[in-house]
Amino acid sequence: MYGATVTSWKLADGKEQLFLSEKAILDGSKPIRGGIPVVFPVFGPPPQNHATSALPQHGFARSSNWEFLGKSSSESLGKGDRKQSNESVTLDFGLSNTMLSDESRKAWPYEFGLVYSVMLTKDGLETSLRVQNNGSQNFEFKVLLHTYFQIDDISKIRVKGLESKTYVDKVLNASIHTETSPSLAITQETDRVYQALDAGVPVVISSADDDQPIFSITRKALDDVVVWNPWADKAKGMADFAPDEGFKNMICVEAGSVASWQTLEAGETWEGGQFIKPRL
Ligand SMILES: O=P(O)(O)OC[C@H]1O[C@H](O)[C@H](O)[C@@H](O)[C@@H]1O
Repeated sequence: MYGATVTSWKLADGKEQLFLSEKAILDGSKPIRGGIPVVFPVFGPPPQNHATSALPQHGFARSSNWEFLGKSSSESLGKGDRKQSNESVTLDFGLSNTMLSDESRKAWPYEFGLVYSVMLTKDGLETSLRVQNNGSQNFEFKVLLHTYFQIDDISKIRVKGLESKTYVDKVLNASIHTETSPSLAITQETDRVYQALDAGVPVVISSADDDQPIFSITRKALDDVVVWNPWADKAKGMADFAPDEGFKNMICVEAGSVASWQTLEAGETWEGGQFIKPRL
């Protein structure tokens, strides 16, 4: 329930797909280093003079206690007489303003409801978030699914689907660039916010060996993608990151809406999510 963070996703062969730090703190005293933390309602350090200014980095969703709303499964119809067993299973989690710590509620005094749905299908994993404004005031938010993918070797992957997109390079003083590579290699500390990606075009983590997708990430209403790898020094500097060399086995490709604020009017609902198709 803590942060509604998915910490493990295994394929039928038992292979783990998500990176979870060996020193991830799971007792609720710190956001979980790994898996899929939910970033809401602010991304990164909050700006000054904004409704989110008093919140911690990445907001409160990843460090609040959510509630389990229930499980549902669906079976496919019409595949002859043979009934397919559980094509997908969905777990729903909820968080609302009344469940926040006093501190978070004071820092962000809006009436809201979040429903986070985690759906496991035979083809992949979908995680999606519904944000409801239950109050009488509009509010602004950013949202991001901070997915830590587990990979065998950072030197053997490429990130595709970002060519020609504008990005903010947080390693280079938030300077603005245009991606020229159709196939991005990660060879150093990387922290980039790619903006305004094309809807329906997946971002792909592919194998440099055979050029085949390892993970394919499709987004709904999440137009920005953050690519993050702390590399050696930063990884060593994070108390909850282990092993030190673990940065070679992870890449964060984070689908979000973070380049600008989403305004949610009183009574309105917003929904967005990602579907991750692994190499099967
Ligand atoms: O250490 P955290 O608060 O979990 O943040 C981890 C990382 O999240 C995102 O990827 C940001 O772009 C990075 O700047 C940040 O370092």
